[in-house]
Amino acid sequence: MAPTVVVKISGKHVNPEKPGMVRRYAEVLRLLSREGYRLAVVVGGGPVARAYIAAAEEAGAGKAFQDMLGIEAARLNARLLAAVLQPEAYPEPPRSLWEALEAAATGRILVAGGFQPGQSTAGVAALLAEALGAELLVLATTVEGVYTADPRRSPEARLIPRLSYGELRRVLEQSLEPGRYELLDPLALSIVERSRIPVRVVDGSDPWNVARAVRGEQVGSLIEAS
Ligand SMILES: Nc1ncnc2c1ncn2[C@@H]1O[C@H](COP(=O)(O)OP(=O)(O)O)[C@@H](O)[C@H]1O
Ligand SMILES: O=c1ccn([C@@H]2O[C@H](COP(=O)(O)OP(=O)(O)O)[C@@H](O)[C@H]2O)c(=O)[nH]1
Repeated sequence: MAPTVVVKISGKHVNPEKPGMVRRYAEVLRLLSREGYRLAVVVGGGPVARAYIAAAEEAGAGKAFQDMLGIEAARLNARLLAAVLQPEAYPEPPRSLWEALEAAATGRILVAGGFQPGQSTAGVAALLAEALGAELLVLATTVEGVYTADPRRSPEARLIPRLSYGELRRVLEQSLEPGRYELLDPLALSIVERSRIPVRVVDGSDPWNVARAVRGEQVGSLIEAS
């Protein structure tokens, strides 16, 4: 059976402001698919999600609606990537695990955005990895890997090449605020831990880091059962 890998790409890297990055990610995913990897992709909401979330908050809409707007922004980014990744990609972003499994059954690359409030697209990616029996979850994010503290706030933070789920829980400030779920939201962390899914966190500003991670190379940080 071809190895299944779930790849979550930050919405900060795949969004309408960066058509060149969308194209580069499509090229890398197309190549990996041809190498025999069964891929499922999730795209985050990025700047557009945060613009809608901030506007909704400012105008008085509640947190559920702020999350739902972020979900739709992530789904639009997923549609953008799926459009460029034709014909390999399944054109319609699934709204649920059931729909995702139907899309995966076609043999095409599924590209999802958000699912439901109270989680982030990292949560979507973790749920997909568990349901699809993935051997690896890759998070292509905005930092090089997992650090001893938030590197944007702690200059002394150091990169941790390998860590357990428990160690990850200790270095993440987990938030449930729309637009501010950091790296792995609480659901994502619980799912990867209960099903012992290895997670590799890489710098998504270079799509080739995703290829390196999928191929099993040592890049970024690896989180696995200790
Ligand atoms: N221990 C940590 N190691 C790395 N990043 C961390 C850590 N704690 C918090 N962060 C923050 O998490 C951010 C990445 O999460 P997020 O913004 O959700 O990325 P994405 O756009 O990939 O979803 C980083 O920019 C960093 O500021
Ligand atoms: O299943 C989901 C996925 C996303 N979101 C909302 O959409 C925003 C954008 O998604 P995410 O933060 O994962 O995107 P990224 O960090 O990659 O830009 C999140 O912050 C949440 O507010 C949600 O509520 N449920």
